[in-house]
Amino acid sequence: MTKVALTIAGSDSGGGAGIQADLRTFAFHCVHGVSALTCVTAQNTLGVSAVEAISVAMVIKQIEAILQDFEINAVKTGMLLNGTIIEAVAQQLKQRHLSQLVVDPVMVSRTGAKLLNQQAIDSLKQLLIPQALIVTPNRYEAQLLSEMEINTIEDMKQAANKIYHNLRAKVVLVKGGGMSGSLKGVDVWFDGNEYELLRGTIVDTKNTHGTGCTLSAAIAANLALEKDLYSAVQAAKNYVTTALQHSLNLGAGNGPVGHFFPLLS
Ligand SMILES: Nc1ncnc2c1ncn2[C@@H]1O[C@H](COP(=O)(O)OP(=O)(O)O)[C@@H](O)[C@H]1O
Ligand SMILES: Cc1ncc(COP(=O)(O)O)c(N)n1
Repeated sequence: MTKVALTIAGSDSGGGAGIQADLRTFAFHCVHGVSALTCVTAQNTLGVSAVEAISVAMVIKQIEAILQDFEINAVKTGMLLNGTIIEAVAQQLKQRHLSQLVVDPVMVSRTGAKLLNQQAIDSLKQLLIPQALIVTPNRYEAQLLSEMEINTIEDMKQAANKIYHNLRAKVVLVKGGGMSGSLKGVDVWFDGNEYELLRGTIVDTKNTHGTGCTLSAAIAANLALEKDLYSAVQAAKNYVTTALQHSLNLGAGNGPVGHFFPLLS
């Protein structure tokens, strides 16, 4: 039986991140992707020039339409933009007991654009992250969520521990794409008992647009395919590393990671 994964996220007109990356990732895992769009960004490889929210009523309608008709095997959230959308999404997910939930706490793009209003961070912390099976902050987001600076692996572990205890996500994965030197690409997993370091090959490329979206979508796809959480994260990490190795040199800025590798060999 074909598995179905839901992404609740924003549109990236440049096609590298957001809902476009999520649906592409689901497709390359042979998982049918359904989507609830939260906002539209005017964006390319150089940055975000405009953002417009979808109305909360329409976000809810999309989720309702999907849940009325499909059995959903896993969900990921990406760019949610504001507190009102987060509240509505959190309420929908709670009501429907959608527990295979990956929360990518998207707050800022790699090019530095703010993707979440300041006041929405509290709603994310209080309403959404506690429902997550796994939350996947990057360095910057982990700093905001843990209220500490992150420069070393020890800092990543401490931040993961703080986020786990303060925000009650079941597993925290602090991603290392924003770290420097040999720490780039090392992700820290904390499940309340064990820390695990997930080390990928460091890929020397500027074309990293969409790494975080791709990782969280690949975790959701692998959960939909009935992998256990740790195996899903390992498989997703391998997928992102390969996508970085096949990243696309498009546009004048940070090009997108490449998903076509299964078709290229
Ligand atoms: N240059 C790189 N080489 C190898 N892995 C990377 C590189 N950049 C990012 N990653 C990996 O991509 C995934 C997404 O992380 P990150 O880039 O930190 O997220 P975000 O896009 O949310 O900022 C993580 O598994 C991270 O380790
Ligand atoms: C619509 C949308 N969602 C998420 C991101 C973050 O992606 P990245 O961290 O790779 O810039 C983005 N730039 N745009």
